[in-house]
Amino acid sequence: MSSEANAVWNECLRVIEQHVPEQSFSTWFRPVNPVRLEGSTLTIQVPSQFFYEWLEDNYVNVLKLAIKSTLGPNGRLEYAVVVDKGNSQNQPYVVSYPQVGNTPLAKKPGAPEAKSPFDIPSINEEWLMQSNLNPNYTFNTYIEGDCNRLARSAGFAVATKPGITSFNPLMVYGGVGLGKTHLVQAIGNEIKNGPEDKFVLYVSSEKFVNQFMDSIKDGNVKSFTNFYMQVDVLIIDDIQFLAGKDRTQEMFFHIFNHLHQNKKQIILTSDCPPKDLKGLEERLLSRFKWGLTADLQMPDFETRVAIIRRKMQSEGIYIPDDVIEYLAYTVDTNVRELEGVMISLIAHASLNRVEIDLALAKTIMKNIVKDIENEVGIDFIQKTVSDYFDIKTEDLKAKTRKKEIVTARQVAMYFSKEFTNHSLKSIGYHFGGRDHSTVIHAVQTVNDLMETDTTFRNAVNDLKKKLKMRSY
Ligand SMILES: Nc1ncnc2c1ncn2[C@@H]1O[C@H](COP(=O)(O)OP(=O)(O)OP(=O)(O)O)[C@@H](O)[C@H]1O
Repeated sequence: MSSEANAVWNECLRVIEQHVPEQSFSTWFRPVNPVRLEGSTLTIQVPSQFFYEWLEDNYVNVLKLAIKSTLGPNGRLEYAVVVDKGNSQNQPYVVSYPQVGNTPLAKKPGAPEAKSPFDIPSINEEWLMQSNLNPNYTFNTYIEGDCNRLARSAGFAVATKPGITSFNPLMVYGGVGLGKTHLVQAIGNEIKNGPEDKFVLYVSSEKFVNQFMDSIKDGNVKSFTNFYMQVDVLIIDDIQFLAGKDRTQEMFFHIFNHLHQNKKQIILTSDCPPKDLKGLEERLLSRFKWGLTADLQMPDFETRVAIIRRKMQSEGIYIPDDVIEYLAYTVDTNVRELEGVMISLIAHASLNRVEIDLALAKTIMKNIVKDIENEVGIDFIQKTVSDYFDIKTEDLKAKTRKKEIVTARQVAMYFSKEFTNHSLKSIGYHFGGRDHSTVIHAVQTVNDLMETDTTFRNAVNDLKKKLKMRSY
């Protein structure tokens, strides 16, 4: 590896890091090795053909940005793909240097023509430089469920008639990673690609604050304000970040009034409802309530399944149904975490050239999901309880209704509820796909028996001690 290539790639990584979530950054950019620099062409080595395609499909714009800001407007990027000698997993890898652009790489069936990052159409250049909208965030890719129905349909109404519905401002709030950015950018993309020529601008509050601070430092606050007052659709993400920033809030107040009076659309996101936003001026908060406030919840199981299916379909990757269901049952925190697990699973399968199956999914989950790693897990509870009652662990998941097995199963469900963060649905799933109402019934029965049956109570307390001694 040349030290020049290394220095250029490190510079690129610094740019990329600012635009890509941490987990995706370490999954997709850390394994890349810079190979050589010839003129303004940097060659990077990637672990597989799939890896190359993934980078091209998902990170082409950010790669382009990184290369251009490091090597200038004539900068180019070429890939070298590590190939598997003899197609055997035990053989060492050898490196070949197919030049993207000169010798196109074979593509996966149905995949779009592979392109160098520098051949992309100018529309993408535009979103990076101007609207800041990610073209992948559309209504089409945003799965609908009970969790987001109101916000999604309000968003769609706004996208159809920006500025003239009563949903102005539209404020979308919800916990981390539940799809706020995706939804508001989908609105932005819909308007931008619509028949009218609207200037849509997406900006994070953080960026808005920094731009404002810079404009004060450089003495051009007027051009800052003029710029924002020209926008037709202003989308500001994570508005809670304005808390305590009094001067920025004052400036935003004027911009808000100007846009609203001129029937321009304002779209905001926040991590909590307006009433809970601390450190924001009352006059701003009251304006946020003028339009519509809609919340996003964690998608339910069926919606999570649909999100995974859509994501995998769009990547042209097949995952068996039992793996999809396992992921959807187990990751019930937020959609970003769900996507993180999917990405790790795909990357792992690709790097090690193995099929995606339930066993692989379980291994990946162990490394990622905190409560499985740090606390007593359902597997461990099942093993401990079945040993205690001297039955087979599989019986806990089986259909059998023998009394001693039913009791052991109920006790194991009771502890799964007490010791893990799994939802009732997820617990039911780990016990042979039972319903969440079965888990509620089990917990109730164990509580009742503990009150009336001393032997049973002693057994449960005994088991509790064993489980508490365990630390993963
Ligand atoms: N309903 C959905 N359908 C498809 N993808 C979704 C959905 N909800 C969320 N996602 C995906 O989950 C990921 C996280 O979403 P997003 O970044 O929009 O969340 P957020 O609420 O803005 O998070 P933060 O609070 O960190 O800003 C994105 O990749 C997004 O595409």
